[in-house]
Amino acid sequence: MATFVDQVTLHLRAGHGGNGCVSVRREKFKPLAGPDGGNGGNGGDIVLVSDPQVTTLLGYHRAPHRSSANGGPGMGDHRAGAHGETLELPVPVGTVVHDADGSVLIDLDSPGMRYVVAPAGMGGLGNAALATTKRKAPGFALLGTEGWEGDIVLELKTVADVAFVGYPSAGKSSLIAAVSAAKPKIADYPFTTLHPNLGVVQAGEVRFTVADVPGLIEGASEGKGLGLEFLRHVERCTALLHVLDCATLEPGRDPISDLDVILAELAAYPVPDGQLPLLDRPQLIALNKIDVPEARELAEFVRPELEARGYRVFEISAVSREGLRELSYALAELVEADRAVKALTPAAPRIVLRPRGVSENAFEIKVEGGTYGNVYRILGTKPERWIQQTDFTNEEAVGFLADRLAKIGIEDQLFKAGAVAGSTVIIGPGDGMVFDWEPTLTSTAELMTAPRGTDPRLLQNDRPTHGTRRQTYLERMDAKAAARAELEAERKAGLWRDDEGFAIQKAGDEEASDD
Ligand SMILES: Nc1nc2c(ncn2[C@@H]2O[C@H](COP(=O)(O)OP(=O)(O)OP(=O)(O)O)[C@@H](O)[C@H]2O)c(=O)[nH]1
Ligand SMILES: [Mg+2]
Repeated sequence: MATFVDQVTLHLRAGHGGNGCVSVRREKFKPLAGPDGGNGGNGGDIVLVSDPQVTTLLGYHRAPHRSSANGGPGMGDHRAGAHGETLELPVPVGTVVHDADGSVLIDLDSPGMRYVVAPAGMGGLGNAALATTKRKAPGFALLGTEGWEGDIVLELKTVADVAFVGYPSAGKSSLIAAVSAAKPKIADYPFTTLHPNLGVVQAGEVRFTVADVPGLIEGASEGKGLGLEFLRHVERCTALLHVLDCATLEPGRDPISDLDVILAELAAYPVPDGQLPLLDRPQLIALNKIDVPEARELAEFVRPELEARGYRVFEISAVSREGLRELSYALAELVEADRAVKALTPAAPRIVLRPRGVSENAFEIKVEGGTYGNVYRILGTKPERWIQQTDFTNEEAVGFLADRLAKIGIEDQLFKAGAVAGSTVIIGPGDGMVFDWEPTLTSTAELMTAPRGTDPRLLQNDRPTHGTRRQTYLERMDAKAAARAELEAERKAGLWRDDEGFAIQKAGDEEASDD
């Protein structure tokens, strides 16, 4: 069975950056000739590209796990690591990208749009790049950062100018086949069409696209039949064409009541914000199957009533092709009128959605209560990235991290938030990286905590004074003297004997001599 997939969840993992390299150049007679560790390469981004050649999300349904290449590590002799290759995922035009929470990231509604859906990790700098006049031979390099990893949802919303709606077997697919080059499946059982068919119609100078959707029945809005699910594909259409079956033999059905049912169902369809409700769009009526004599009679009979309700009505036959020309020209007129209006109204400013990394420099400090007093959590793109880049087994690297953090003013903000030396600081969400805060000397925090000319660390002095040292010495001596006296007393009382049971005469003299 052919499957049609119009919604898939992709599990993406963008490549991580390569680590920077620590290396020292060696030359004859000059074993330490300066740092020459190369930078790590960046990972490959994962990019969605809207491609008119692609019509289905089926490939992603079958293989939803996609990952891009990692960056290579830097090497000695200034050799940089290779960059990971960008992974391009072609998707059909009309694909809407949602994040895992369901909010729209971008709508790829025109061909050739590119969207970096999973940014890759950055390569770490090697020690050559970290060298400065003050730090001539860094003994550390930065680590590569992780690429973005997570789920996104792709939803396909076909883009067509005109949507054909109607009961099952009304002849929607037959009509598409008759007016365009599309070859949809046509059969005389309901719900032949399981996914929308697209066709391109050329009417004179005007070229437009049409789509049919699976047949609608009463209660479709509550999920009967194939439900209203598929109406998302007509959300973007300019106009609707009601295809009414005039040759149905089903009891209780006639073109007028069919139309009323469809209208009620369409009214129940919730269009997304900012879009015209389906029934507010221009609509035409096609009375189909007039090649059947009874159908032609019925069509002629109901036509005045439909016209009285304000519709333009066309009597057609998808089989004998009668009336198709007029119908396609009428549809072309609607499409053209709409295009003219859109050309006049200046295009609404394109909303650029930048989901991640809006303000690079910003960080925020959140104060959270913990078991052992307040915990200060630092959140922000840069600090979080810096943590990833730091090799915590390397003291120099940790020092470099501290300098970086101080530079963007984190120390001052921590102080303002009420942190003191020894407070717990966490960088990043969740478990993050936990520190005990040690303010550096140069920070304003330091200057503000202490009066001018003092250093709070000098005040925090727990070295024993001469007096206390003497005191503890005397106490120790007294204790020793007491112990000796006790030992003597026990010896006199005859409590100390050797293995044969004789009293020990000369014991403890050696211990006593070291006083
Ligand atoms: N006589 C006659 N039969 C038609 C005409 N149009 C469609 N049919 C027949 O009606 C039946 C259903 O046609 P489809 O085009 O599959 O109908 P549909 O509206 O796409 O149906 P679903 O996909 O099930 O919603 C087929 O057997 C067609 O041959 C027509 O103009 N005249
Ligand atoms: Mg069909």
